[in-house]
Amino acid sequence: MTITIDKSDGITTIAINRPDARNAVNPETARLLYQAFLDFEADEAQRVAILTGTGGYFCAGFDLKAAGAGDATGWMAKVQIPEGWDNPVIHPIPGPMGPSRLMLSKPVIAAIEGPAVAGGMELAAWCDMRVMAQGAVTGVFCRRWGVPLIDGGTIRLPQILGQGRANDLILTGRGVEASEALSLGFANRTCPQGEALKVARTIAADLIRFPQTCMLADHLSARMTPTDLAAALRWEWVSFAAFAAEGQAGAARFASGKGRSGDFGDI
Ligand SMILES: CC(C)(COP(=O)([O-])OP(=O)(O)OC[C@H]1O[C@@H](n2cnc3c(N)ncnc32)[C@H](O)[C@@H]1OP(=O)(O)O)[C@@H](O)C(=O)NCCC(=O)NCCSC(=O)C[C@@H](O)C[N+](C)(C)C
Repeated sequence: MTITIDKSDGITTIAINRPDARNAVNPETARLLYQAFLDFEADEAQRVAILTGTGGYFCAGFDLKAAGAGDATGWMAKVQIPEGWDNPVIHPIPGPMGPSRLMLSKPVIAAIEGPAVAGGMELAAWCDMRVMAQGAVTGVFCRRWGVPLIDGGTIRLPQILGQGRANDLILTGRGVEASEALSLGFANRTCPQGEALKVARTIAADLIRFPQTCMLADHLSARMTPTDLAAALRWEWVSFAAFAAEGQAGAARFASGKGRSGDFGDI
């Protein structure tokens, strides 16, 4: 299985399990993650979820090798606006990274070791809180491949960081380590390397001790920002459909091993 699921003491821990690919998410993994979070939402015995990755990596984003495989007939070149988009509260299909279009009622905490980049950063931003271990890095690394953020990053990063800080990260695609992520407000907690899951579990256990109805109601209210999330998510997708060919070419470049050193001059 490309994900693992553990349920104990009301805490569901869902881990992406493709360490050889730095836990990049391929379409099958996206489906499994989406279903795992739907199951978590439906299971009344489960109160808090933790999203993490195995092997000391959170997630390297979308699987660029899967995306770049073949030619212009690859996954990204076939992007279309899904039917039923007008009501994305619980979208009928997974986002490319899995659960990014789900609005869960219960809290989700990201436990981040190693890279949480590109779509991995978007998954972390989808979570309600983020614990980053020393040595973890986040950033919009997909900038270099011409692959846009379409798992909520363009909406959630400004919400979490503020527009100016989000602009810096979205435009430059630079890497941000745990201590800077804490000062920017992306990380809620930092911890020594190897302890992100332990810290996330401690937070989760604390949340479970509270009366749940009130906590969940406040959690819901806190997400009611003036932003029209539905419109913003739709715009992300429309934009991606327009620029998918560039991302397809970038993914092929990644898969071929070119451009990893930071020289993007031939794009
Ligand atoms: C994560 C990373 C910093 C880790 O560095 P490392 O030095 O620890 O590891 P590595 O040697 O670079 O990679 C180890 C293995 O992991 C693979 N790998 C790493 N990232 C991958 C990826 N995203 N897809 C497929 N394989 C990936 C590498 O190809 C390699 O495979 P190999 O051993 O067979 O050569 C480095 O691998 C890296 O920069 N990876 C690329 C990250 C990146 O730019 N991701 C962008 C994905 S696009 C995206 O996620 C945006 C999203 O919204 C997209 N979409 C719209 C389609 C949903």
